[in-house]
Amino acid sequence: MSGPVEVLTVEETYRADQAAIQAGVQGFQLMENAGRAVAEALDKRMERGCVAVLCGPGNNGGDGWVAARHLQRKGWQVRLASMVDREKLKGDAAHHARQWHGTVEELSPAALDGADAVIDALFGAGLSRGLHGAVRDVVQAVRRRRVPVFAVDVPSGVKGDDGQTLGDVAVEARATVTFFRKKPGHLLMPGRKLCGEVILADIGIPQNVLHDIVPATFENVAALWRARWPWRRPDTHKYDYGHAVVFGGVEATGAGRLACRAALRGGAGLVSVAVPSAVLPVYATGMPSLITMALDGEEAFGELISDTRKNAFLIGPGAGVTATTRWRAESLLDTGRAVVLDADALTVFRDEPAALAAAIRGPTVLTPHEGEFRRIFPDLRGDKLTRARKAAYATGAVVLLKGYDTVIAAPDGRAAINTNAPAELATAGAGDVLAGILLGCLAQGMAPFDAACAAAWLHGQSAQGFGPGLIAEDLPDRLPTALRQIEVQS
Ligand SMILES: NC(=O)C1=CN([C@@H]2O[C@H](COP(=O)(O)OP(=O)(O)OC[C@H]3O[C@@H](n4cnc5c(N)ncnc54)[C@H](O)[C@@H]3O)[C@@H](O)[C@H]2O)[C@@H](O)CC1
Ligand SMILES: Nc1ncnc2c1ncn2[C@@H]1O[C@H](COP(=O)(O)OP(=O)(O)O)[C@@H](O)[C@H]1O
Ligand SMILES: [K+]
Repeated sequence: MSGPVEVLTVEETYRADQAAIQAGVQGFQLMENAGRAVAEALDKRMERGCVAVLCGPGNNGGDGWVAARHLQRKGWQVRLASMVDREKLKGDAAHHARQWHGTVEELSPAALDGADAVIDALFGAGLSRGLHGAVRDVVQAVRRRRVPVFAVDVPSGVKGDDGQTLGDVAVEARATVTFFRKKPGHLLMPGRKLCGEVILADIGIPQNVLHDIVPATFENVAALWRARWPWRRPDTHKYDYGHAVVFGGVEATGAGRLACRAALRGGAGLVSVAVPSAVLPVYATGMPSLITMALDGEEAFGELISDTRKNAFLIGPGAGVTATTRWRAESLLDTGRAVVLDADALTVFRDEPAALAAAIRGPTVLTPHEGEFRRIFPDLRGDKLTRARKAAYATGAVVLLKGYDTVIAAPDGRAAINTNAPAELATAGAGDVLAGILLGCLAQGMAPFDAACAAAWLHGQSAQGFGPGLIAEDLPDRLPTALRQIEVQS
Protein backbone atom coordinates (compact mmCIF):
# COMPACT_ATOMS: atom_id res chain seq x y z
CA MET A 1 0.00 0.00 0.00
CA SER A 2 1.74 3.20 1.11
CA GLY A 3 5.50 3.54 0.95
CA PRO A 4 8.28 4.61 3.27
CA VAL A 5 7.50 6.38 6.51
CA GLU A 6 10.10 9.13 6.28
CA VAL A 7 9.18 12.50 4.85
CA LEU A 8 12.00 14.86 3.91
CA THR A 9 12.05 18.63 3.95
CA VAL A 10 13.32 20.43 0.87
CA GLU A 11 16.66 21.00 2.58
CA GLU A 12 16.92 17.33 3.56
CA THR A 13 16.06 16.33 -0.01
CA TYR A 14 18.96 18.43 -1.32
CA ARG A 15 21.19 16.75 1.27
CA ALA A 16 20.01 13.32 0.12
CA ASP A 17 20.79 14.26 -3.50
CA GLN A 18 24.25 15.52 -2.48
CA ALA A 19 24.99 12.45 -0.38
CA ALA A 20 24.04 10.21 -3.30
CA ILE A 21 26.33 12.19 -5.60
CA GLN A 22 29.17 11.95 -3.07
CA ALA A 23 28.56 8.22 -2.88
CA GLY A 24 29.29 8.02 -6.61
CA VAL A 25 25.87 8.38 -8.26
CA GLN A 26 26.14 10.93 -11.08
CA GLY A 27 23.87 13.97 -10.83
CA PHE A 28 22.90 13.74 -14.50
CA GLN A 29 21.93 10.09 -13.89
CA LEU A 30 19.58 11.12 -11.05
CA MET A 31 17.98 13.60 -13.42
CA GLU A 32 17.76 10.98 -16.16
CA ASN A 33 16.01 8.60 -13.75
CA ALA A 34 13.69 11.34 -12.50
CA GLY A 35 12.62 12.44 -15.98
CA ARG A 36 12.16 8.86 -17.14
CA ALA A 37 9.95 8.13 -14.11
CA VAL A 38 7.77 11.12 -15.00
CA ALA A 39 7.44 9.94 -18.60
CA GLU A 40 6.55 6.44 -17.48
CA ALA A 41 3.97 7.69 -15.00
CA LEU A 42 2.18 9.66 -17.71
CA ASP A 43 2.50 6.92 -20.34
CA LYS A 44 1.03 4.37 -17.95
CA ARG A 45 -1.97 6.49 -17.08
CA MET A 46 -3.04 8.05 -20.36
CA GLU A 47 -3.65 7.15 -23.98
CA ARG A 48 -0.76 8.34 -26.15
CA GLY A 49 -1.46 11.70 -27.76
CA CYS A 50 0.02 15.19 -27.60
CA VAL A 51 1.80 16.40 -24.49
CA ALA A 52 3.04 19.89 -23.67
CA VAL A 53 6.17 19.77 -21.53
CA LEU A 54 6.70 23.05 -19.69
CA CYS A 55 10.30 23.49 -18.51
CA GLY A 56 11.60 25.94 -15.93
CA PRO A 57 15.06 27.43 -15.41
CA GLY A 58 16.46 24.95 -12.88
CA ASN A 59 16.74 21.23 -12.27
CA ASN A 60 12.98 20.75 -12.21
CA GLY A 61 13.08 21.99 -15.80
CA GLY A 62 15.96 19.55 -16.41
CA ASP A 63 13.68 16.68 -15.46
CA GLY A 64 11.23 18.03 -18.04
CA TRP A 65 13.73 17.88 -20.90
CA VAL A 66 14.43 14.24 -19.99
CA ALA A 67 10.74 13.38 -19.78
CA ALA A 68 10.15 15.01 -23.18
CA ARG A 69 12.84 12.81 -24.78
CA HIS A 70 11.40 9.62 -23.29
CA LEU A 71 7.84 10.49 -24.21
CA GLN A 72 8.80 11.22 -27.79
CA ARG A 73 10.49 7.82 -27.95
CA LYS A 74 7.35 6.19 -26.64
CA GLY A 75 5.35 7.72 -29.49
CA TRP A 76 3.90 10.82 -27.90
CA GLN A 77 3.73 14.01 -29.91
CA VAL A 78 5.73 16.40 -27.72
CA ARG A 79 5.61 20.19 -27.60
CA LEU A 80 8.40 21.46 -25.39
CA ALA A 81 8.24 25.02 -24.09
CA SER A 82 11.08 26.47 -22.06
CA MET A 83 11.06 29.47 -19.77
CA VAL A 84 14.65 30.31 -20.67
CA ASP A 85 16.96 29.82 -23.65
CA ARG A 86 18.57 26.43 -23.66
CA GLU A 87 22.01 28.11 -23.62
CA LYS A 88 21.23 29.72 -20.29
CA LEU A 89 20.65 26.41 -18.50
CA LYS A 90 23.33 25.10 -16.18
CA GLY A 91 24.74 21.80 -15.00
CA ASP A 92 22.70 18.63 -15.44
CA ALA A 93 19.74 20.53 -16.89
CA ALA A 94 22.00 21.96 -19.63
CA HIS A 95 23.38 18.48 -20.30
CA HIS A 96 19.93 16.98 -20.76
CA ALA A 97 18.58 19.92 -22.75
CA ARG A 98 21.32 19.22 -25.30
CA GLN A 99 19.96 15.69 -25.73
CA TRP A 100 16.62 17.05 -26.93
CA HIS A 101 16.42 17.17 -30.69
CA GLY A 102 12.88 18.41 -31.16
CA THR A 103 11.74 22.00 -31.45
CA VAL A 104 11.73 24.34 -28.48
CA GLU A 105 8.94 26.85 -28.06
CA GLU A 106 8.72 29.95 -25.98
CA LEU A 107 6.67 29.55 -22.83
CA SER A 108 3.20 30.89 -23.60
CA PRO A 109 -0.39 29.65 -23.48
CA ALA A 110 -0.12 28.86 -27.23
CA ALA A 111 2.24 25.99 -26.35
CA LEU A 112 -0.78 24.23 -24.83
CA ASP A 113 -2.74 24.12 -28.10
CA GLY A 114 -3.67 20.56 -28.98
CA ALA A 115 -2.22 19.13 -25.77
CA ASP A 116 -4.00 16.16 -24.21
CA ALA A 117 -1.70 16.34 -21.20
CA VAL A 118 0.77 18.75 -19.64
CA ILE A 119 4.01 18.04 -17.83
CA ASP A 120 4.66 20.73 -15.27
CA ALA A 121 8.45 20.92 -14.94
CA LEU A 122 8.49 24.63 -14.17
CA PHE A 123 9.47 24.75 -10.52
CA GLY A 124 10.06 22.14 -7.91
CA ALA A 125 11.92 22.34 -4.66
CA GLY A 126 13.69 25.56 -5.65
CA LEU A 127 10.59 27.76 -5.88
CA SER A 128 11.49 30.94 -4.04
CA ARG A 129 8.75 33.41 -4.93
CA GLY A 130 5.25 33.48 -6.35
CA LEU A 131 4.69 32.81 -10.04
CA HIS A 132 4.57 35.93 -12.19
CA GLY A 133 4.80 37.06 -15.83
CA ALA A 134 4.71 34.47 -18.61
CA VAL A 135 4.86 31.52 -16.26
CA ARG A 136 1.87 32.75 -14.32
CA ASP A 137 -0.08 33.27 -17.56
CA VAL A 138 0.68 29.74 -18.68
CA VAL A 139 -0.27 28.20 -15.35
CA GLN A 140 -3.54 30.10 -15.42
CA ALA A 141 -4.18 28.90 -18.97
CA VAL A 142 -3.49 25.30 -17.91
CA ARG A 143 -6.03 25.67 -15.12
CA ARG A 144 -8.61 27.21 -17.42
CA ARG A 145 -8.25 24.53 -20.07
CA ARG A 146 -8.51 21.68 -17.56
CA VAL A 147 -5.86 19.61 -19.32
CA PRO A 148 -4.61 16.81 -17.04
CA VAL A 149 -1.30 17.84 -15.51
CA PHE A 150 1.52 15.60 -14.38
CA ALA A 151 3.71 17.63 -12.04
CA VAL A 152 7.39 16.98 -11.54
CA ASP A 153 8.30 16.84 -7.86
CA VAL A 154 5.66 19.33 -6.71
CA PRO A 155 3.02 21.30 -8.62
CA SER A 156 4.63 24.62 -9.52
CA GLY A 157 3.65 27.31 -7.07
CA VAL A 158 3.37 24.86 -4.14
CA LYS A 159 6.01 24.90 -1.41
CA GLY A 160 7.51 21.51 -0.71
CA ASP A 161 7.94 22.18 2.99
CA ASP A 162 4.38 23.04 3.94
CA GLY A 163 2.01 22.59 1.00
CA GLN A 164 1.12 26.28 0.97
CA THR A 165 1.08 28.17 -2.31
CA LEU A 166 3.62 30.91 -2.83
CA GLY A 167 1.77 33.73 -4.59
CA ASP A 168 -1.76 33.55 -5.92
CA VAL A 169 -1.52 30.86 -8.60
CA ALA A 170 -0.44 27.23 -8.50
CA VAL A 171 -0.72 24.21 -10.72
CA GLU A 172 -3.43 21.70 -9.86
CA ALA A 173 -2.14 18.30 -10.93
CA ARG A 174 -3.78 14.99 -11.68
CA ALA A 175 -0.62 13.31 -10.48
CA THR A 176 2.72 14.38 -9.04
CA VAL A 177 5.85 12.33 -9.46
CA THR A 178 8.36 12.88 -6.69
CA PHE A 179 11.64 11.23 -5.92
CA PHE A 180 13.16 9.15 -3.11
CA ARG A 181 10.90 10.40 -0.31
CA LYS A 182 7.77 12.57 -0.09
CA LYS A 183 7.93 16.12 1.24
CA PRO A 184 5.54 17.62 3.82
CA GLY A 185 3.90 19.63 1.02
CA HIS A 186 2.67 16.42 -0.60
CA LEU A 187 0.71 15.57 2.55
CA LEU A 188 -0.40 18.89 4.02
CA MET A 189 -3.31 20.88 2.63
CA PRO A 190 -3.69 22.55 0.20
CA GLY A 191 -0.61 20.89 -1.33
CA ARG A 192 -2.08 17.41 -0.96
CA LYS A 193 -5.10 18.34 -3.03
CA LEU A 194 -3.04 20.18 -5.63
CA CYS A 195 -0.73 17.17 -6.07
CA GLY A 196 -3.44 14.71 -7.04
CA GLU A 197 -2.05 11.17 -6.93
CA VAL A 198 1.47 11.23 -5.48
CA ILE A 199 3.81 8.79 -7.19
CA LEU A 200 7.10 8.08 -5.46
CA ALA A 201 9.91 7.09 -7.82
CA ASP A 202 13.21 5.45 -6.98
CA ILE A 203 15.91 7.40 -8.83
CA GLY A 204 18.90 5.57 -7.41
CA ILE A 205 19.49 7.48 -4.17
CA PRO A 206 20.78 4.88 -1.71
CA GLN A 207 18.63 4.35 1.41
CA ASN A 208 21.62 4.73 3.70
CA VAL A 209 21.87 8.49 3.02
CA LEU A 210 19.11 8.70 5.66
CA HIS A 211 21.57 7.67 8.40
CA ASP A 212 23.12 11.12 8.37
CA ILE A 213 19.95 13.04 7.67
CA VAL A 214 17.93 11.55 10.56
CA PRO A 215 14.46 12.62 9.37
CA ALA A 216 12.06 13.86 12.03
CA THR A 217 8.90 13.96 9.91
CA PHE A 218 6.92 10.90 8.94
CA GLU A 219 3.81 9.86 7.10
CA ASN A 220 1.50 8.21 9.60
CA VAL A 221 1.40 4.72 8.13
CA ALA A 222 0.97 1.71 10.41
CA ALA A 223 4.63 0.78 9.89
CA LEU A 224 5.54 3.82 11.97
CA TRP A 225 4.20 2.29 15.22
CA ARG A 226 3.08 -1.25 14.38
CA ALA A 227 6.01 -2.88 16.18
CA ARG A 228 4.77 -1.34 19.43
CA TRP A 229 1.06 -2.10 19.06
CA PRO A 230 -0.10 -3.91 22.26
CA TRP A 231 -1.46 -7.15 20.81
CA ARG A 232 -3.16 -9.39 23.38
CA ARG A 233 -0.80 -12.08 24.69
CA PRO A 234 -2.00 -15.43 26.08
CA ASP A 235 -0.34 -15.06 29.51
CA THR A 236 -2.15 -11.86 30.43
CA HIS A 237 -5.39 -10.57 31.92
CA LYS A 238 -7.47 -7.43 31.52
CA TYR A 239 -5.47 -5.39 34.05
CA ASP A 240 -2.43 -5.79 31.82
CA TYR A 241 -4.23 -3.60 29.27
CA GLY A 242 -4.95 -0.71 31.56
CA HIS A 243 -7.90 0.91 33.25
CA ALA A 244 -9.10 3.97 31.36
CA VAL A 245 -11.36 6.58 32.90
CA VAL A 246 -13.58 8.96 30.97
CA PHE A 247 -14.99 11.98 32.79
CA GLY A 248 -18.38 12.22 31.15
CA GLY A 249 -20.58 15.29 30.79
CA VAL A 250 -23.87 15.95 32.53
CA GLU A 251 -25.82 17.79 29.87
CA ALA A 252 -23.84 16.62 26.87
CA THR A 253 -23.71 12.89 27.46
CA GLY A 254 -23.20 11.66 23.89
CA ALA A 255 -19.57 12.72 23.64
CA GLY A 256 -18.45 10.73 26.67
CA ARG A 257 -20.40 7.67 25.57
CA LEU A 258 -18.78 7.71 22.15
CA ALA A 259 -15.36 8.01 23.77
CA CYS A 260 -16.06 5.12 26.17
CA ARG A 261 -17.13 2.78 23.41
CA ALA A 262 -14.10 3.73 21.32
CA ALA A 263 -11.74 3.14 24.28
CA LEU A 264 -13.23 -0.32 24.82
CA ARG A 265 -13.07 -1.22 21.14
CA GLY A 266 -9.56 0.22 21.01
CA GLY A 267 -8.42 -2.39 23.49
CA ALA A 268 -8.33 -0.83 26.97
CA GLY A 269 -8.58 -3.63 29.55
CA LEU A 270 -11.26 -1.79 31.53
CA VAL A 271 -13.09 1.44 30.86
CA SER A 272 -14.88 3.40 33.53
CA VAL A 273 -17.01 6.44 33.13
CA ALA A 274 -17.15 8.85 36.07
CA VAL A 275 -20.28 11.02 36.20
CA PRO A 276 -22.75 12.37 38.78
CA SER A 277 -25.10 9.59 39.92
CA ALA A 278 -28.10 11.40 38.44
CA VAL A 279 -26.88 10.70 34.90
CA LEU A 280 -25.25 7.31 35.44
CA PRO A 281 -28.14 5.41 33.79
CA VAL A 282 -27.63 7.36 30.58
CA TYR A 283 -24.11 5.97 30.34
CA ALA A 284 -24.91 2.47 31.57
CA THR A 285 -27.71 1.87 29.09
CA GLY A 286 -26.63 -0.09 26.06
CA MET A 287 -23.00 -0.51 27.11
CA PRO A 288 -22.83 -3.29 29.73
CA SER A 289 -19.06 -3.65 29.42
CA LEU A 290 -18.62 -0.11 30.68
CA ILE A 291 -17.97 0.43 34.41
CA THR A 292 -19.96 3.32 35.80
CA MET A 293 -18.66 5.33 38.74
CA ALA A 294 -20.69 7.89 40.65
CA LEU A 295 -18.80 11.13 40.89
CA ASP A 296 -20.71 13.33 43.30
CA GLY A 297 -18.47 16.07 44.59
CA GLU A 298 -14.76 16.72 44.65
CA GLU A 299 -14.02 14.25 47.43
CA ALA A 300 -15.14 11.41 45.19
CA PHE A 301 -12.96 12.84 42.45
CA GLY A 302 -9.91 12.82 44.75
CA GLU A 303 -10.60 9.26 45.78
CA LEU A 304 -11.02 8.11 42.20
CA ILE A 305 -7.72 9.53 41.00
CA SER A 306 -5.83 8.27 44.03
CA ASP A 307 -6.34 4.71 42.72
CA THR A 308 -3.13 4.24 40.73
CA ARG A 309 -4.50 1.27 38.79
CA LYS A 310 -6.47 3.82 36.81
CA ASN A 311 -3.71 4.68 34.42
CA ALA A 312 -5.25 6.83 31.69
CA PHE A 313 -7.74 9.67 31.87
CA LEU A 314 -9.81 11.54 29.32
CA ILE A 315 -11.41 14.84 30.15
CA GLY A 316 -13.08 17.40 27.91
CA PRO A 317 -15.82 15.92 25.70
CA GLY A 318 -19.10 17.26 27.08
CA ALA A 319 -17.31 18.61 30.16
CA GLY A 320 -18.31 22.27 29.88
CA VAL A 321 -15.98 25.27 29.97
CA THR A 322 -16.08 25.69 33.73
CA ALA A 323 -13.77 26.20 36.70
CA THR A 324 -14.43 22.59 37.69
CA THR A 325 -13.21 21.33 34.32
CA ARG A 326 -10.07 23.44 34.65
CA TRP A 327 -9.40 22.27 38.20
CA ARG A 328 -10.00 18.64 37.31
CA ALA A 329 -7.81 18.84 34.23
CA GLU A 330 -4.98 20.23 36.33
CA SER A 331 -5.50 17.57 39.01
CA LEU A 332 -5.41 14.78 36.43
CA LEU A 333 -2.23 16.18 34.89
CA ASP A 334 -0.74 16.38 38.36
CA THR A 335 -1.06 12.61 38.82
CA GLY A 336 1.68 12.14 36.22
CA ARG A 337 -0.38 9.40 34.62
CA ALA A 338 -1.53 9.41 31.00
CA VAL A 339 -4.02 12.17 30.20
CA VAL A 340 -5.91 13.15 27.07
CA LEU A 341 -7.14 16.73 27.12
CA ASP A 342 -9.80 17.33 24.49
CA ALA A 343 -12.55 19.83 23.69
CA ASP A 344 -13.65 21.86 26.76
CA ALA A 345 -10.61 20.75 28.76
CA LEU A 346 -8.52 22.55 26.14
CA THR A 347 -10.69 25.64 25.96
CA VAL A 348 -10.37 26.15 29.74
CA PHE A 349 -6.72 27.02 29.01
CA ARG A 350 -7.68 29.79 26.60
CA ASP A 351 -4.75 32.23 26.18
CA GLU A 352 -2.83 30.40 28.90
CA PRO A 353 -0.31 28.11 27.23
CA ALA A 354 2.18 28.69 30.04
CA ALA A 355 -0.28 27.53 32.70
CA LEU A 356 -1.02 24.45 30.63
CA ALA A 357 2.68 23.73 30.20
CA ALA A 358 3.28 24.15 33.92
CA ALA A 359 0.53 21.66 34.75
CA ILE A 360 1.81 18.88 32.48
CA ARG A 361 3.90 16.20 34.22
CA GLY A 362 3.28 12.82 32.61
CA PRO A 363 2.40 11.39 29.22
CA THR A 364 -0.12 13.89 27.88
CA VAL A 365 -1.83 14.28 24.54
CA LEU A 366 -3.71 17.43 23.53
CA THR A 367 -6.22 16.88 20.71
CA PRO A 368 -7.32 20.32 19.49
CA HIS A 369 -9.06 21.16 16.26
CA GLU A 370 -7.87 24.40 14.67
CA GLY A 371 -10.30 26.54 16.70
CA GLU A 372 -9.26 25.07 20.03
CA PHE A 373 -5.60 25.33 19.03
CA ARG A 374 -5.94 29.05 18.28
CA ARG A 375 -7.66 29.61 21.62
CA ILE A 376 -4.76 28.17 23.59
CA PHE A 377 -1.91 29.30 21.34
CA PRO A 378 -3.04 32.57 19.73
CA ASP A 379 0.57 33.60 19.15
CA LEU A 380 1.75 30.52 17.29
CA ARG A 381 2.04 31.20 13.57
CA GLY A 382 3.06 29.26 10.51
CA ASP A 383 1.98 26.11 8.78
CA LYS A 384 0.24 23.26 10.58
CA LEU A 385 3.38 21.17 10.99
CA THR A 386 5.35 24.06 12.43
CA ARG A 387 2.59 25.13 14.80
CA ALA A 388 1.96 21.64 16.14
CA ARG A 389 5.70 21.20 16.72
CA LYS A 390 5.97 24.54 18.52
CA ALA A 391 2.99 23.75 20.74
CA ALA A 392 4.42 20.34 21.63
CA TYR A 393 7.78 21.84 22.42
CA ALA A 394 6.23 24.62 24.51
CA THR A 395 3.97 22.37 26.58
CA GLY A 396 5.83 19.07 26.79
CA ALA A 397 2.72 17.29 25.53
CA VAL A 398 2.14 15.43 22.31
CA VAL A 399 -0.10 17.65 20.18
CA LEU A 400 -2.56 16.09 17.76
CA LEU A 401 -3.83 18.93 15.60
CA LYS A 402 -6.93 17.64 13.83
CA GLY A 403 -8.27 17.91 10.31
CA TYR A 404 -8.01 16.24 6.91
CA ASP A 405 -4.24 16.46 7.34
CA THR A 406 -4.01 15.80 11.10
CA VAL A 407 -0.51 16.47 12.43
CA ILE A 408 0.86 14.68 15.48
CA ALA A 409 3.89 16.35 17.04
CA ALA A 410 6.07 15.31 19.97
CA PRO A 411 8.08 17.64 22.22
CA ASP A 412 11.32 16.05 20.93
CA GLY A 413 10.66 17.34 17.40
CA ARG A 414 9.21 14.21 15.79
CA ALA A 415 6.05 14.77 13.80
CA ALA A 416 3.75 12.61 11.72
CA ILE A 417 1.19 13.66 9.14
CA ASN A 418 -1.93 11.52 8.91
CA THR A 419 -3.21 10.78 5.42
CA ASN A 420 -5.99 8.21 5.67
CA ALA A 421 -8.89 10.29 7.04
CA PRO A 422 -11.81 10.61 4.63
CA ALA A 423 -13.75 13.87 4.63
CA GLU A 424 -16.84 12.01 5.94
CA LEU A 425 -15.19 12.37 9.36
CA ALA A 426 -16.37 15.98 9.39
CA THR A 427 -19.36 15.00 11.53
CA ALA A 428 -20.30 15.74 15.13
CA GLY A 429 -18.75 13.37 17.62
CA ALA A 430 -15.96 12.07 15.37
CA GLY A 431 -13.46 13.86 17.60
CA ASP A 432 -14.88 12.19 20.72
CA VAL A 433 -14.33 8.81 19.11
CA LEU A 434 -10.75 9.77 18.32
CA ALA A 435 -10.17 10.82 21.93
CA GLY A 436 -11.57 7.47 23.09
CA ILE A 437 -9.35 5.41 20.78
CA LEU A 438 -6.37 7.41 21.96
CA LEU A 439 -7.31 6.85 25.60
CA GLY A 440 -7.47 3.12 24.92
CA CYS A 441 -3.99 3.16 23.37
CA LEU A 442 -2.55 5.07 26.33
CA ALA A 443 -4.23 2.76 28.85
CA GLN A 444 -2.49 -0.14 27.13
CA GLY A 445 0.83 1.51 27.82
CA MET A 446 1.72 2.95 24.44
CA ALA A 447 4.02 5.97 24.55
CA PRO A 448 2.04 9.15 23.81
CA PHE A 449 3.48 9.82 20.34
CA ASP A 450 2.86 6.22 19.23
CA ALA A 451 -0.57 6.25 20.86
CA ALA A 452 -1.58 9.47 19.10
CA CYS A 453 -0.30 8.24 15.73
CA ALA A 454 -2.04 4.88 16.13
CA ALA A 455 -5.29 6.52 17.21
CA ALA A 456 -5.34 8.96 14.29
CA TRP A 457 -4.64 6.13 11.86
CA LEU A 458 -7.25 3.76 13.34
CA HIS A 459 -9.79 6.59 13.36
CA GLY A 460 -9.18 7.29 9.66
CA GLN A 461 -9.12 3.62 8.82
CA SER A 462 -12.40 2.93 10.56
CA ALA A 463 -14.07 5.64 8.46
CA GLN A 464 -12.59 4.40 5.18
CA GLY A 465 -14.98 2.99 2.64
CA PHE A 466 -18.16 4.01 4.47
CA GLY A 467 -18.96 6.96 2.23
CA PRO A 468 -21.67 9.56 2.74
CA GLY A 469 -23.96 9.12 5.72
CA LEU A 470 -21.23 8.26 8.21
CA ILE A 471 -22.02 9.29 11.77
CA ALA A 472 -19.77 9.09 14.80
CA GLU A 473 -21.69 6.10 16.22
CA ASP A 474 -20.60 4.04 13.23
CA LEU A 475 -16.92 4.40 14.02
CA PRO A 476 -16.26 2.41 17.22
CA ASP A 477 -17.87 -0.74 15.83
CA ARG A 478 -15.71 -0.51 12.72
CA LEU A 479 -12.55 -0.50 14.83
CA PRO A 480 -12.11 -4.30 14.87
CA THR A 481 -11.79 -4.27 11.06
CA ALA A 482 -9.40 -1.34 11.25
CA LEU A 483 -7.32 -3.15 13.88
CA ARG A 484 -6.94 -6.13 11.58
CA GLN A 485 -5.45 -3.79 8.98
CA ILE A 486 -2.52 -2.88 11.24
CA GLU A 487 -0.63 -5.96 10.17
CA VAL A 488 -1.76 -5.87 6.56
CA GLN A 489 -1.05 -2.29 5.60
CA SER A 490 2.50 -1.09 5.20
N1 LIG B 1 20.35 16.06 -8.03
C1 LIG B 1 19.28 16.79 -7.81
O1 LIG B 1 19.37 17.82 -7.14
C2 LIG B 1 18.00 16.37 -8.38
C3 LIG B 1 17.00 17.31 -8.54
N2 LIG B 1 15.88 17.04 -9.18
C4 LIG B 1 14.95 18.09 -9.57
O2 LIG B 1 15.47 19.32 -9.22
C5 LIG B 1 14.48 20.14 -8.65
C6 LIG B 1 15.11 21.20 -7.82
O3 LIG B 1 15.88 21.96 -8.72
P1 LIG B 1 16.37 23.42 -8.42
O4 LIG B 1 17.01 23.49 -7.11
O5 LIG B 1 17.19 23.82 -9.59
O6 LIG B 1 15.04 24.24 -8.31
P2 LIG B 1 13.87 24.55 -9.36
O7 LIG B 1 14.13 23.95 -10.68
O8 LIG B 1 12.62 24.20 -8.68
O9 LIG B 1 13.88 26.14 -9.49
C7 LIG B 1 15.03 26.90 -9.24
C8 LIG B 1 15.22 28.04 -10.23
O10 LIG B 1 14.06 28.80 -10.38
C9 LIG B 1 14.25 30.16 -9.97
N3 LIG B 1 12.99 30.55 -9.37
C10 LIG B 1 12.45 30.12 -8.21
N4 LIG B 1 11.20 30.59 -8.03
C11 LIG B 1 10.95 31.34 -9.14
C12 LIG B 1 9.82 32.09 -9.60
N5 LIG B 1 8.69 32.15 -8.89
N6 LIG B 1 9.87 32.74 -10.78
C13 LIG B 1 10.98 32.68 -11.53
N7 LIG B 1 12.09 31.99 -11.17
C14 LIG B 1 12.08 31.33 -9.99
C15 LIG B 1 15.44 30.12 -9.08
O11 LIG B 1 16.08 31.34 -9.00
C16 LIG B 1 16.26 29.02 -9.76
O12 LIG B 1 16.92 29.52 -10.89
C17 LIG B 1 13.63 19.18 -7.90
O13 LIG B 1 12.36 19.71 -7.64
C18 LIG B 1 13.60 18.00 -8.84
O14 LIG B 1 12.58 18.17 -9.80
C19 LIG B 1 15.76 15.78 -9.88
O15 LIG B 1 16.36 15.99 -11.13
C20 LIG B 1 16.41 14.67 -9.15
C21 LIG B 1 17.82 14.97 -8.81
N1 LIG C 1 -12.64 17.17 6.24
C1 LIG C 1 -12.16 16.22 7.07
N2 LIG C 1 -11.46 15.19 6.58
C2 LIG C 1 -10.99 14.23 7.39
N3 LIG C 1 -11.12 14.22 8.72
C3 LIG C 1 -11.80 15.23 9.28
C4 LIG C 1 -12.34 16.28 8.49
N4 LIG C 1 -12.97 17.14 9.33
C5 LIG C 1 -12.82 16.65 10.57
N5 LIG C 1 -12.13 15.49 10.55
C6 LIG C 1 -11.75 14.67 11.71
O1 LIG C 1 -12.90 14.38 12.47
C7 LIG C 1 -12.67 14.64 13.86
C8 LIG C 1 -13.53 15.81 14.29
O2 LIG C 1 -13.20 16.21 15.58
P1 LIG C 1 -13.78 17.55 16.23
O3 LIG C 1 -13.54 18.70 15.31
O4 LIG C 1 -13.25 17.62 17.61
O5 LIG C 1 -15.36 17.34 16.22
P2 LIG C 1 -16.34 16.77 17.36
O6 LIG C 1 -15.98 17.43 18.63
O7 LIG C 1 -17.71 17.15 16.87
O8 LIG C 1 -16.15 15.31 17.41
C9 LIG C 1 -11.17 14.86 13.96
O9 LIG C 1 -10.50 13.66 14.17
C10 LIG C 1 -10.82 15.43 12.61
O10 LIG C 1 -9.47 15.21 12.26
K1 LIG D 1 6.83 21.21 -10.96
